[in-house]
Amino acid sequence: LRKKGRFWECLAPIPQPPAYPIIGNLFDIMRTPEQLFLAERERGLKYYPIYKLDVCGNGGVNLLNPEDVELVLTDTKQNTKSFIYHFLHSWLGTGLLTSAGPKWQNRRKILTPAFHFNILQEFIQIFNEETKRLVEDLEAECHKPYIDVVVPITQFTLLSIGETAMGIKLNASDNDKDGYKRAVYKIGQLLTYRAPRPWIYNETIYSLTPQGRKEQKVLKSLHSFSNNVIAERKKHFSSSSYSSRKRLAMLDLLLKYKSEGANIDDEGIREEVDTFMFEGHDTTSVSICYTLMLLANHREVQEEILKEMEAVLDEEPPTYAKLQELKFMDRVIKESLRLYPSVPFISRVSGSEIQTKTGYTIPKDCMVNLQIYDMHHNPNVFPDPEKFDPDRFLPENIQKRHPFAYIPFSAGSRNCIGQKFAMLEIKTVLCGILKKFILEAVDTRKDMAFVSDLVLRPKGSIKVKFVPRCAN
Ligand code: HEM
Repeated sequence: LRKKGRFWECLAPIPQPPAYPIIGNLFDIMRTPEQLFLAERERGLKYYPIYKLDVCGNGGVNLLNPEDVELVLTDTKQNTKSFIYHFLHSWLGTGLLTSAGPKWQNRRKILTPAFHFNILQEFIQIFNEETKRLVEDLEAECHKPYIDVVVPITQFTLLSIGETAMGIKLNASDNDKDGYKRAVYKIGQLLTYRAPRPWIYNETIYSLTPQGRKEQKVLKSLHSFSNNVIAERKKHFSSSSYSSRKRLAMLDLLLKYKSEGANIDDEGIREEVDTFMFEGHDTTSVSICYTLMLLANHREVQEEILKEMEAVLDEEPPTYAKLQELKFMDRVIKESLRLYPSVPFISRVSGSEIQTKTGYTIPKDCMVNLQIYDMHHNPNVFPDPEKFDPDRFLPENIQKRHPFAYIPFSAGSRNCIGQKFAMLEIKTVLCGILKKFILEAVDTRKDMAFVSDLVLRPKGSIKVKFVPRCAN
């Protein structure tokens, strides 16, 4: 009965992996996170440019080609996130990442000035200080055969988002950073457990399962962290002290808006602190880790970056202007985000029917997944896709590609608000690390396995050997 009507009529011609009656493709998604990641890649290759999955009568479409992805990302009717993001609501509420309609518009308007050029310029000093601290930690550990970079880099990105956007020195506070990092990791695992199991979508049923009960505990730890961040910043906040400053970082800006009676309350502030703490540290952390692993495996690229750094930088830590001049490093980071996009897919619900360029009709109210990872590995767009080749991002090569073929930060009005922040942070930390160390390969690219998670998480550690430059 469910499969009658316009919705399934539209979906019928769209290719689909073989399915069972009633449960449809359930077994295709009920896999371990590692198998799920690989199975998605296989489907991406086999069914390019589009395929659907039907899980117990819930249809969802996957888009893989830039023309169709552009249709979705540039149409404001397709701006609402799909039900997958509902699993994040108990943690992030409906903050900027998960909200829709007027609430999202209002929040985006409020928060955009917090990432203005002038503010970002001020953040460079903080990135440099945190880089110095990170390099000291790496120096203390570099006698070892390798360092699992995930640990110190996640610490670096967490401290950086804390001090920039939130205005809190997490290192000097009592807030349990390690507990927070563990909780983010745990909630990712719980969400990826729940997503392929439709029988625990219902909140009441889920709350009775062992995973649901575990999630309650994890949420307590996550929310206590963000509440502490807000409480600490509030101690320094007085509305009069901010009125003289033209531009404020994220949390101060929200506190100021609230004190002026704008459309945001304590709950709203917590939603955004949770959203930005998470989005602002986990995405950049995995990206930096993969970049370090790539550089360790490509010594020639490492040396070329170093040459560029020597030509552009002086003895002082890099400034905003100097970071803009590091064009080769920019291409390296872009290529790293092509191979390992921190956010491997995003998902929307169609607000109207979509006529794809490939000749299909996606019905209204249908989940539409945009498979960023597969788009970035499309051999027709990126020949020899597994090759690490920063020159793919030379201006003349970019020009040859469809503008939506490469979208690590998404695109359109719901693109990543922290894109520039992320690029500056990654560049700053690379400058600090490469100035002090030669990176040697321990894990190779073939050793990398990924798990389906909130971000493109490595299955295990990412091991790199750090050799002090002065020792050579
Ligand atoms: C390498 C680093 C990063 C990558 C690859 C990345 C990628 C993305 C992507 C693909 C989206 C779209 C999500 C969707 O449509 O569901 C997004 C949205 C978002 N990102 Fe990032 N991000 C990064 C860093 C950051 C940072 C540093 C921050 C904060 C400081 C941030 C904050 C956000 C927020 C709040 C959104 C939601 C925007 C909206 O819907 O209006 N991201 N990001």
